Amino acid sequence: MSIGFDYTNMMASVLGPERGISEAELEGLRPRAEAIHRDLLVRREEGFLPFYELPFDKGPVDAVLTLAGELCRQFENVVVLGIGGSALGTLALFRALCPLHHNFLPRKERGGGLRLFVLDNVDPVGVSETLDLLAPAETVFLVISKSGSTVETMSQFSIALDWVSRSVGTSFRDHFVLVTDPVSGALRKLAADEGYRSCSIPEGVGGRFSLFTPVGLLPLALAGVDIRALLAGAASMAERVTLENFRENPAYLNAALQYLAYGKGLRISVMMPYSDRLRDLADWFRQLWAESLGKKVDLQGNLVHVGPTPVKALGTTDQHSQVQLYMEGPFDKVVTFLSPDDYGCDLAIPSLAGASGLAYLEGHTLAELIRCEQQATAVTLTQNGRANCTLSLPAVTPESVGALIYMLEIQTLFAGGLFGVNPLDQPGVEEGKDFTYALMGRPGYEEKKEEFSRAFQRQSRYLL
Ligand SMILES: O=P(O)(O)OC[C@H]1O[C@](O)(CO)[C@@H](O)[C@@H]1O
Repeated sequence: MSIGFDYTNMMASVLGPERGISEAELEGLRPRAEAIHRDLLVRREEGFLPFYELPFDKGPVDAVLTLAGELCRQFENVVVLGIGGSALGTLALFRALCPLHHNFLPRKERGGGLRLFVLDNVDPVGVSETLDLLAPAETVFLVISKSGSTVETMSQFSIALDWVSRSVGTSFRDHFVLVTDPVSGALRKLAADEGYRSCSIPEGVGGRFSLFTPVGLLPLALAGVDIRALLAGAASMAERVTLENFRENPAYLNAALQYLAYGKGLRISVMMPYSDRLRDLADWFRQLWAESLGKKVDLQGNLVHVGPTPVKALGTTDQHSQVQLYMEGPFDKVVTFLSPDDYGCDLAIPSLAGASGLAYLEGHTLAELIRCEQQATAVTLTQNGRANCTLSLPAVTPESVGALIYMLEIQTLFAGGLFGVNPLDQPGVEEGKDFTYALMGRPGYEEKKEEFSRAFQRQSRYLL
């Protein structure tokens, strides 16, 4: 499944030397690129980067499909309880691969799949409104957490347990599947002690790299997505993204371009799908890029405060919102368009009787219009000296999005090497979590609570 990558409008020959990237700059990265490649190979062989192998691991897929078959026979609705990497991939692919009205279709027209809901926030309105839509007896919850302790997910789990138990009584456990670490964490212990059904997230696969594990595969299979095709798409990309020559490897090359652009002050990385179906992929990528590359210290422990800021935009919608800034504002962005060659359906634009000056639209289609708008935006950005590139998919299918996701994961890993940071941790997120635990009264966090009070007082001096 070939993903196209047009990076012409990133290059100095088009943009000029100040913000464009020259051949010499790219070639100058070659020794580092080769060293990073060799390091990745070694770590992969030693088993430290298991997500590389996920598209080829048939065992977990068979287990997921068996469990999905069982659950589909028992339930009508599936609710994912999870956040970050435990939710964003599912949301992105549900939007990409199921019709917008999936949850409103009769079961047969959903290919036998369940209605799918994802609760990734703890806003009481969102949680209660979702539960109000559902009948407990017909609903299964997937509690997805690699750590098994994320406060948002655990709170949702408690609420859902109570909600289901009050309705179905002692059989409440049948309504939950716990997706978590194979050995450690509170959820794994609960699965063992209380006999909940469970699935494992392979060791060494962090949340934001876990879409091809039961984290994404189980909910998507339950919704009726062809997960074998998704993995086949990822597998088809695997050879390209492991080529040592970084000029032939789209993942390495895009990481290199983004890295060099960052060095020229283009520190904001906009992902702009021209496709409603691909719109939430930019949310998934935002976490991947932000948590992996946004770091205070490099691998040697030097203070670096590095990382491109990922931004989401949608074509054509954001042409009438953010694009003014992209065209005329600071020179600090790279725009990556996601563009399907084939939208899978089209609508002809009929004549608008009585409207003057609109006759030119007649005989054209919406697919033509959205394609023209993407090209027009790319050309105008370039004329204004703004870096942009396009990742194109033949069509939005399980195979093509599987390939794209795998490419972006490897791109992120390689970019970690270029930025000199560990792309697999997220220490900055933990600091805020500690204050939340302290405020919610978790034992052992008493000192943190005092620290919070002092800081909060200092920070609340200007109150209107
Ligand atoms: O799967 P878990 O452990 O609940 O974590 C959820 C999310 O929280 C983080 O650990 C921090 O935000 C993410 O990296 C992760 O995807």
